[in-house]
Amino acid sequence: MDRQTKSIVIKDRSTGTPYSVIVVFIVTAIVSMLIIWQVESRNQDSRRSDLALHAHNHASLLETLLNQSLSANYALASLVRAGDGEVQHFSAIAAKLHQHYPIVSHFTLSPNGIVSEVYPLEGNEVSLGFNQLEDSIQNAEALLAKESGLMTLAGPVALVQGGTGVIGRLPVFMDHNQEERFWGFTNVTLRLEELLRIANLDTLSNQNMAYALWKLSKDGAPSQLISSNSERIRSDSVDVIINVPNGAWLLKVAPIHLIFESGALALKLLLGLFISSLAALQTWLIISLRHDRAFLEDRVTERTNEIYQAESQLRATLDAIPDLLFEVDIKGTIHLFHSPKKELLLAKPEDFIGHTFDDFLPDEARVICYSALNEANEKGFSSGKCYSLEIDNQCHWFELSVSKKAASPDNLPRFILISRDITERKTNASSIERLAFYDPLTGLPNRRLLLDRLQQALAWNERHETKGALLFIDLDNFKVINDSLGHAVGDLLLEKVAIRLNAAIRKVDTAARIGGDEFVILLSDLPEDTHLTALHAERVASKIAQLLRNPFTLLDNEYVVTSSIGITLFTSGQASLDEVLQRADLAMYQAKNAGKNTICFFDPALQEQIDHNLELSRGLRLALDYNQFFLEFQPQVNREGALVGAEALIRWCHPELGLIPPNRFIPVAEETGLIIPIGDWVLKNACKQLHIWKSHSKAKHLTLSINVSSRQFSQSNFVEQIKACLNQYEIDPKCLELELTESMLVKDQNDVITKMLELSKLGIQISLDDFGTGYSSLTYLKRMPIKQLKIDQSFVKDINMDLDSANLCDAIISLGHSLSLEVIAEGVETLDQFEYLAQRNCDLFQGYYFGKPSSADQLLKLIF
Ligand SMILES: Nc1nc2c(ncn2[C@@H]2O[C@@H]3COP(=O)(O)O[C@H]4[C@@H](O)[C@H](n5cnc6c(=O)[nH]c(N)nc65)O[C@@H]4COP(=O)(O)O[C@H]3[C@H]2O)c(=O)[nH]1
Repeated sequence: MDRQTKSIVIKDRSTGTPYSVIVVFIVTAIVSMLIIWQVESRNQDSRRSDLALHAHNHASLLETLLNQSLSANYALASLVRAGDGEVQHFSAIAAKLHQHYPIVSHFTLSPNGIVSEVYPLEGNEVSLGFNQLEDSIQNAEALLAKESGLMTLAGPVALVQGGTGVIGRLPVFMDHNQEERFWGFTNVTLRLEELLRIANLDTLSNQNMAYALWKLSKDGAPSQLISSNSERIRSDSVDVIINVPNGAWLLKVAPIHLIFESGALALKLLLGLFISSLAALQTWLIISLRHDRAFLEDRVTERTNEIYQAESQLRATLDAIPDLLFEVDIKGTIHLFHSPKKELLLAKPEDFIGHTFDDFLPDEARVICYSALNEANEKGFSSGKCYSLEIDNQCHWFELSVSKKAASPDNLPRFILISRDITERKTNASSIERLAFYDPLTGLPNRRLLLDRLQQALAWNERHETKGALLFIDLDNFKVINDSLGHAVGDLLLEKVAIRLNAAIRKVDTAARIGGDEFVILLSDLPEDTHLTALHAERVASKIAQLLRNPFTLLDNEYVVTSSIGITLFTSGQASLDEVLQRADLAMYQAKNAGKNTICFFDPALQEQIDHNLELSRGLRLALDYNQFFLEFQPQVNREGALVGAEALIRWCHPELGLIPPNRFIPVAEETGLIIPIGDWVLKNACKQLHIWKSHSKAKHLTLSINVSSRQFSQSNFVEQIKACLNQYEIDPKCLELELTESMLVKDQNDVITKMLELSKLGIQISLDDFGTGYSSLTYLKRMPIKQLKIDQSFVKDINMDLDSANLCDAIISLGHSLSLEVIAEGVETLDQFEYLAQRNCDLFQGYYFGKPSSADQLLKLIF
């Protein structure tokens, strides 16, 4: 049958079994009964003929005994006739007769029916004179004999001399004048007991036979029971008529009804039933066995089919697996093999079986295969081990998966080894790796790989107590070349730079491109001595600078490229990866600041500042939560010296570092974004202060200006925040001034102007802080709703010494006034400065001359 189409037909053989068993039981029971019946019939017949034989034998014996014994009457009758009625010497003759008839009890002569002679006399004396014709018991049979003239058997009767006997009575007739005249009787008497004894009737009992000896009446009916060995004779008796003189006896012989006979029949019936049951059982067993056999056949078919299915499934699965599959033992001997890709084989498939890896694989691959086998032998499974093979001049990569097969303890362990061709994956992985870790333009490691190598270098330093150096290289005039000659040429230059960098370093070092024209060289495994390390790093940097200075030929022209190189040395545990990179970067900027084409080592002072900033940023995060900020207020006065307002200046009281000036922490807050919550805090506290002043009649006119950082101002909801604060503290918007710096106005002017217009609509005043230090432009001054210009204190400081500063202050005041803006000078420390500015019509003044930043209470003392 076809494997695919093979199906199982399992017949239902469960029905029919009980019927067959019942039929077999019934048929067997019937046959058994018939056999028993037949056997019983035969037994019956045989017993019956046996009975008949016994009955006839005993009847015949009785008849013979009687006839023979009673025939003695004829002898006696002859004697009577011969003696003409007289018998001489009767006793002697009778004695002689007795010898011939030993079973006769006694002989009697009864002339006219009266006993006159008896032999033997002894014991029978009493019978003498007994009249047979007149005895009421015997007279009927005596008369019968007389009248019939035939010998007649009388009895059994009770004899007068005692006991029971039968009497053969022969009537004797004498010729008298030619006339027959009755003389009397000759009698032969037999003791019944003796007769029966000799007739052996008792032996029937031994034959399990019952008998009954009856005397029959004239009409043939039993009239007197003579003898019997059983109370009841069965109706199926064998009856034999015994002809006795002038009468008949009947001998009935029947089997004695024995219990065991019916028991035997019942036993036979039971045996029949038992045999029937056995036959039925056998039938059931045969049917069951057949059924079981058929069931087993079905199961075998079913299992075979399943095995076929599983096998074809396995075969299809194996065919679908594009891998090489081997079954091998621990010695590498190949026992089974499967491969849909014949092109990946190092030998013909048939050559694999029975051979080991040693016969096909090169050393390296073989070692890996055995190591995978050993691993699988120990752990049950091995995966991920890879090896490569040269097939048709191409390098192919294979990955091994090995699993240990369950085996009996006597056998060597076997393994399923799958070898997967991962060449494509390897190629893809390496291109992905290239993309992920290498700069596509120059082929140099990118920033990620550099950091990885730096990490390894730090670890190496820690283990081997060595040092490393990082060189940050920036091409000084790359931008000019790129912009003037185009990006393609710029790219070409970068590629050539990369080649020269690689040429300048050892194999253990790394040259990376981390962006634009920025390259980094990682020098690892340098001596522990800092001086020597610095010397080596400086030498490499000089070599690189020199190599780069050699002209590059780009578009047939030669270009000289200079570079700024920053160097930092590192050991393990001192700094993080980013920090090391940052230090080299800083050093590079130092080199740039030093006039380019220079090599600079990282300045620890710079780093200290960075570290300090870092610490400040950590502290700033906690400062708000721990309420470490407070505001001071610096007075602002008019030309008359009257207090018109104040500038709110934030103060940070650090628990360990003490009072930290805003110039130190505000830039850090701006850089970290913390300026937003801090600015919010300042706004709220300034508004709170204005709210307090509102209740003082002499202070309610005071304005309060606050510094707003660029980041704070560029928040999309900045205006809403101001509005909410005004509402919350119910203050006059005119009293609140926002100080913005010039630099804030340059970026995203539309957004700045929109916000400024919204704020001025609210009534908020805007002041331009540090005016004169930035890119002041008349255009935006005109377009923006600014109320005030604040002259930067650096100009005020030198106003009396430096003409330029004085001129600048003059110009700012004139400009402000020409634009109808209020002008305020900050940093006024002396009377001369105040007078100069006042003469120039500066409107307001702020500076130590009028008061240093102080608490709100201190400030109000200036009024009261
Ligand atoms: N030598 C001298 N200095 C004078 C004189 N008069 C005023 N000053 C100082 O000049 C600075 C004026 O503030 P700024 O220009 O806005 O410059 C501020 C401002 O840019 C920033 N700042 C202060 N508070 C805040 C604030 O709440 N928010 C923001 N964003 N920045 C603030 O920190 C800067 C420095 O603030 P401060 O250290 O408080 O220094 C204040 C003030 O104490 C004087 O006669 N002589």
